[in-house]
Amino acid sequence: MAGFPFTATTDHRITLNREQCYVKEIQDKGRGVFASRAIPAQTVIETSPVLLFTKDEYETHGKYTLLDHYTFNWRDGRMALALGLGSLFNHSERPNVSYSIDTARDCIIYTSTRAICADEELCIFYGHNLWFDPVGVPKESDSRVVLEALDQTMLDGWDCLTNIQEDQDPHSARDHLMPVLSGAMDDVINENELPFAWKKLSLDKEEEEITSTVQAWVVDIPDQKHITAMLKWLKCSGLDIEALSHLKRIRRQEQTSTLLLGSSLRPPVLPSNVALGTPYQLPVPCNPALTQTSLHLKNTFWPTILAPRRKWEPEKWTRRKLIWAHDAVNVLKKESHEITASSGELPIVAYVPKSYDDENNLSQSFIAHDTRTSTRHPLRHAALNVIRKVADFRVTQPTPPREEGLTQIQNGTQYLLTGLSLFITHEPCIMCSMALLHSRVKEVFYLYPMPKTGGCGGTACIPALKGVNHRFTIAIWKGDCDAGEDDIISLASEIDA
Ligand SMILES: C[S@@+](CC[C@H](N)C(=O)[O-])C[C@H]1O[C@@H](n2cnc3c(N)ncnc32)[C@H](O)[C@@H]1O
Repeated sequence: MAGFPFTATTDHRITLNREQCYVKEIQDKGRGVFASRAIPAQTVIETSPVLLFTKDEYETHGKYTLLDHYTFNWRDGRMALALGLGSLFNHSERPNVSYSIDTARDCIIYTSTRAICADEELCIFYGHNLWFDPVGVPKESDSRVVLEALDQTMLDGWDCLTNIQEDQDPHSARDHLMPVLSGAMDDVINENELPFAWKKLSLDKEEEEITSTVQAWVVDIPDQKHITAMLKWLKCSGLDIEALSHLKRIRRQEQTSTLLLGSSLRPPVLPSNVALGTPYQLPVPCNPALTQTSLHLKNTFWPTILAPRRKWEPEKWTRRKLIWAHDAVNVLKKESHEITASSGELPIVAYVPKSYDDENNLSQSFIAHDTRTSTRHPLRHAALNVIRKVADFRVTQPTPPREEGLTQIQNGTQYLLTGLSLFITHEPCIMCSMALLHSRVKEVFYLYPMPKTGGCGGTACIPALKGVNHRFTIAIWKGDCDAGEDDIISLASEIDA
């Protein structure tokens, strides 16, 4: 330890780092890290370099030593021992410090999650599998004790009030329920810490069957010089071309160029000021080619892209996105409880929040519940109701200005949920799963599996079926949320949600 930058003070505090935190012995916990002065929320408190152990070193030696109590999981499977203050933060169920791993600099960064008073202990959350009996889980009264001990020369009264309010902030309640929500917003969360499980669609070999086609609308462009204008038009036409993103837009055969228009039921309406043929339908491949051989064969239908199958990789989730999803689940549960309390409807609720990353996609969130009882209409399921709400809203919205001479957004595409996520209390039934597939929704999260009626893995898995022209991701939410008793919204297994 020679040369370690500690400065011993007369009261045995050891002061180091720029926030001047100190280390002090606490009964039943060993040493802990304390704030010397008030620290605002979201302050980097400490950056500790790490010593990294290979997985092997850790498995063979490290885990049988005291070091095991001090190591952190590194992202690539190695174990890290934080140097400096990093190894001395104790555990709390209500941490006031979060940490993020900086693999580029081989260090761990510790950040305050809320305003911290002088002399308050700084704690992180170790996880749920503790190897010791934790002491010192803060109670309501503890924050008052800390406040009384404040050095008033360093803090004005408002700072103290801020601290009290921070404790009542819904976000801190959220952090308390699910500690993974506390920390730096842009950290990518480990897959095993996510409060939901992805359902992997087991796509069968038919993926590669070259005869798997879907009918698509195409139009011949007699004059080459119109191709660029038509591609531009297609981009802002509102035609749902994304489902066919594995196909090239233009096919050239001898003198003729043909434009792919989409797979809508009705023929698309084309700009009137460009000399074009009449749209007609062609069978086009449902999926990209996985091999050179299938590429060759698929190209005989329509030029297709080659996309060799990669190992299924789930999307990376940042903490910011996780909080967005967590809030959506809470909205869902709250609504479901209210429905149960106030009406005779089934407690099934579907919610389409504003798009997480594309403000222009949907400017507000939509929620709908099941209304089959009140309407005496067996098809008024929550998922169908919410799709309809989105479509009704879009119809009333002014269409953004388009280039002169080009048509406005196509009628009949307002129901599309392309790029959006749907949260639903219960696994959607087969009918709703098909409607969701039709809507081109990006992902579906559900809370309760419906093994006897569900269409997202329960009794069938609609987006994994052979020949469908869209696939959406499915995730089953398993984390805790704070909207009350869950059993209120459970459903008899034979009901189709
Ligand atoms: C990373 S070290 C933290 C620093 C440690 N207190 C020390 O003096 O070296 C982890 C160890 O601290 C102790 N510890 C941490 N949080 C605790 C808590 N809430 N209650 C009791 N012991 C705790 C446990 O013995 C644990 O193995």
